[in-house]
Amino acid sequence: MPQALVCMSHSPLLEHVEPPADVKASVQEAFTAAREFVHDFAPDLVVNFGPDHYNGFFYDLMPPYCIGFTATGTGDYDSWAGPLNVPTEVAERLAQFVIDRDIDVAISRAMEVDHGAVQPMELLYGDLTDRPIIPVFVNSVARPFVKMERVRRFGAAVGEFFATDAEFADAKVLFLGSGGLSHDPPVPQWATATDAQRKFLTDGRNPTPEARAARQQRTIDTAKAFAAGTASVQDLNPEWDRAFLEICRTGELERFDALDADEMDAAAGHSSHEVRTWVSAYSALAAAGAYDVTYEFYRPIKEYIAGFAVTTATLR
Ligand SMILES: O=C(O)/C=C/c1cccc(O)c1O
Ligand SMILES: [Fe+2]
Repeated sequence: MPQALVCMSHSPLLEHVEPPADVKASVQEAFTAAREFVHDFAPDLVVNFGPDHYNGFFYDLMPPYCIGFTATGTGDYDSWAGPLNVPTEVAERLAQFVIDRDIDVAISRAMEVDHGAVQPMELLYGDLTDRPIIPVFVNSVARPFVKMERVRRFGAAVGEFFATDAEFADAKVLFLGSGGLSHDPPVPQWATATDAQRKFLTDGRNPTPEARAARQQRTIDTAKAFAAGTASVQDLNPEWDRAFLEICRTGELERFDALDADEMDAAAGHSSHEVRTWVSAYSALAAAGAYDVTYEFYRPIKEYIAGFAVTTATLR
């Protein structure tokens, strides 16, 4: 069993907003299940497909996907704020392999990763340096988006590298996907942004502590209002989320290709594009063979502004 997968939603609100006790307990149980899964699997390497929320990637240069050769956490929402343990030479070979498969992936020798990329690792290991990790950014908030088919092929190319590279013949690789499912948190959209927001979306690196605190408080206030039924936030869509999870379960990953960005916005919210990390991770696992989803948790949770899911999978 050389490869396995964990995909999970993230939310920066986990420590900031209190859902009802039974909801919180069920999420903690799901985290425990995922933690036990990765500790049993004991990966030698984690390939981390994560989005960004204008903390590391901005409109000054926005690639559809990017492989990090070294990386640092931005510390937003008290997330990981130090270096990651990236095996640079493996990341370099991975990027060359993907490019040789005609997928023009960007690379970064100084990637910055935010809560969306690091929260699963923090929940699973507590420490971003516990395992060697290759951070793979998948643009999930900033239009224009590449077609979902391209995301699937990108993930498959990443998976093919680990399925065929001699160095990894006996190594255990965990594909980790972070994000989704349906949700529409208050992250500005270029099309509707004010001039000040557009400046931030283009050039918002290293915010002042005051600017960062204000952004975080806005999200917390929105989550509380959403849960109380007083926020004008697009509703979660459990039906859409369950249909997405069903595709993950069946392994019929070409069905993801039908996901259209405009329809996703309308049905599942502007941050539902974070499922691109899941599409990448499931496609990476499937590149090594048929798989089984061994665990699935799902709950729409307004306090976290997320159709919240956790899944694990192993090769058959
Ligand atoms: O970046 C932010 O300010 C908010 C992000 C957010 C909020 C709710 C759910 C998520 O998945 C998020 O990333
Ligand atoms: Fe997010």
